[in-house]
Amino acid sequence: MQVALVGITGYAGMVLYQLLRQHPAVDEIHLYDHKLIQNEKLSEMVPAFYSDDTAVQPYDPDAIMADNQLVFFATSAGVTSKLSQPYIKADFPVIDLSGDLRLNDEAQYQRWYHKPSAPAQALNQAYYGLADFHSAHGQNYVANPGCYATATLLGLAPLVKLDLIDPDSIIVDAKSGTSGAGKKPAQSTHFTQANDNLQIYKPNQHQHIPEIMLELQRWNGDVKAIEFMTTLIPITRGIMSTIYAKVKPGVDAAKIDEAYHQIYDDKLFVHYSGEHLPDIKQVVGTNNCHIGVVYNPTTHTVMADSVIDNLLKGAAGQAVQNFNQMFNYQESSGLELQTFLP
Ligand SMILES: NC(=O)C1=CN([C@@H]2O[C@H](COP(=O)(O)OP(=O)(O)OC[C@H]3O[C@@H](n4cnc5c(N)ncnc54)[C@H](OP(=O)(O)O)[C@@H]3O)[C@@H](O)[C@H]2O)C=CC1
Ligand SMILES: CC(=O)N[C@@H](CCC(=O)OP(=O)(O)O)C(=O)O
Repeated sequence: MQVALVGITGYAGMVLYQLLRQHPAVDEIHLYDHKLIQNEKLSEMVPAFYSDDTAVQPYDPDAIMADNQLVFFATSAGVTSKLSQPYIKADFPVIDLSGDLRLNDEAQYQRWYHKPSAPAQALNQAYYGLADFHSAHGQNYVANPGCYATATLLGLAPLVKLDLIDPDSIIVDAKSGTSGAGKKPAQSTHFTQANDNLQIYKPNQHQHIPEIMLELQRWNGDVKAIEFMTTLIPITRGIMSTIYAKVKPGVDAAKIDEAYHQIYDDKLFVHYSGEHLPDIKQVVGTNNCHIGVVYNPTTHTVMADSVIDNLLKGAAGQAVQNFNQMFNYQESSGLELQTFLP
């Protein structure tokens, strides 16, 4: 299997390349970069790959489709909205890590991403690949979910799918490390500003709200809106999504526990730990999502704590899960990873 990767100079692209290099079904990885006019060595473009002289080639969709069986885009928002067309036209397999084709409406994309959208026909052809819940097998254009969206949806799924909570009561307090913001420095990610600090950002305006809503509504049409807040925390990798909701009458701790077991006991990458509340470090370096849940009978409130590594489960790891599903490879291929310790 030959695969193409666009975006090797970015955080998600680098991590994806590391995973693909270890994937048993991947024979060759061809790298493409939009700034090049001739080939350059990877070792010269990305110092972390100092001993890898793989050629990075200028971006060329015809060459990509001729020399590969699939292309991964680990590119900034606003890129695949412009570049997706030839692949969609040719039914050529794509896994897109950006948010450009996750929504199904042009106006929604423009509202939340503040950029021109991909054409409606492209949005409609794309498939939202929340890999632990549905298989990308048979799909050609997979829109890989956002990092916050993944942690939040996995945390909420049993409560929403099994109709255990008041659908108007969902509040999400999500926290992310700075690598979630990509490699381009910003005022909020400047060391002096991010270190020893917590910063709430994009209040009620985060671009993952609409993709979370789309999936929640596929699961349970009664969910009309959520409260969703994001905070930048001074760590490099990891997301914790802390979710609160009021339970429906008759729902208690035992029913909630049963629901999480029912949904997750057979899932390889999602680990439900009951009332043991996971921390971010236990998933960093892996493609796992760990979820702990506590119920407060005094306030009838359930709290779910869902943690992932934003660059793995929230990006490159889930992209490999989708890749494995598309080509019927083993679920764990390329994803046998170990937590960074200590
Ligand atoms: N970081 C994370 O935790 C997550 C990121 N994502 C999404 O994945 C994508 C990549 O994220 P991340 O790696 O963090 O971002 P980075 O900013 O670190 O990297 C972006 C990559 O896109 C490339 N790029 C920029 N413009 C173009 C263009 N016009 N044509 C081709 N390539 C281009 C950049 O190249 P150059 O070297 O020229 O800048 C770089 O390689 C984004 O859409 C992001 O939203 C999704 C989930 C989690
Ligand atoms: C810490 C931080 O800034 N995180 C980013 C998440 C980026 C991401 O995953 O966004 P896409 O939807 O474009 O893929 C953010 O909140 O915008």
